Amino acid sequence: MTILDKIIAHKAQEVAQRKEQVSVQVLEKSGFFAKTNNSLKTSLLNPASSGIIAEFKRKSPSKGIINGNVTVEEVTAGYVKAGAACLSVLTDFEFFGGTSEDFLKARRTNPTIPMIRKDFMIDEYQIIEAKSLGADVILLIAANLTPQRIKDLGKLTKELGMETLLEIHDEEELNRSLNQYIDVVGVNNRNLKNFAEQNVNASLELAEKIPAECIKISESCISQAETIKLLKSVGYKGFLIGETFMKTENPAEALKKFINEVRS
Ligand SMILES: O=P(O)(O)OC[C@@H](O)[C@@H](O)c1c[nH]c2ccccc12
Repeated sequence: MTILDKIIAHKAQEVAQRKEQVSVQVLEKSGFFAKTNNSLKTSLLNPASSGIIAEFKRKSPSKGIINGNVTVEEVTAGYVKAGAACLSVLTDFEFFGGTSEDFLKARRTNPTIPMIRKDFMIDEYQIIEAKSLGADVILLIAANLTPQRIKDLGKLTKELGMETLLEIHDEEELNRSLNQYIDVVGVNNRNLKNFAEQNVNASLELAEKIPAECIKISESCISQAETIKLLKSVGYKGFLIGETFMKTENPAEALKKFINEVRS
């Protein structure tokens, strides 16, 4: 059993439980349902954008605790102030230490920046739940979804006025998973089945295989400003970074320095 299998098995149980606790009707009454969305696509296409999607991540299966001393409000507000193009907030508790409450706090603190609900989506219920939390972007991970499920979940995402970020790790996942509902393609440099990689080779290898009309971003294992320059040179518009900032005492300050280095 891979780590991803374990995560998905746990997620299925968790979603079944939550469905019993909170009905879709209650989710649809959330004040965020009627709100307009902030577009990740628009943000990344702005030439003045840093392209950096800054993640709030307390822990991970591969690293354990990354940071247990900061609040989601201070970090995300600081990320926005430092120039993040988008925020990513984990809501998986079991493996990443995130909660829906974290997402809500980040949303209330930062109403006008695009926000990705970062979780393992397997069920329509979670998409509706994400909308009720004020999410703008849904992550769909090709490694754990069939092409048909990616289509179904992508279609609902669009119907609810949000955008879809499709995460792939190799060419096979890319070829079977693209469809008309995908707004942004993300190459995860880290293989979720074993959490092994520490480099951005996957992004470099897939750059030219992703159709030119797709907006592409590179995810995970980015720690150097030089790497951003390299990824930009092969066409990446966005860069999803968590640990590099989160492992410092002041993640927002670390992002600010990083953006300065990329621009220098
Ligand atoms: O902390 P990093 O190496 O900068 O990675 C951030 C982000 O890409 C990573 O957290 C991630 C990418 N895809 C995911 C899917 C689920 C959970 C987490 C992730």
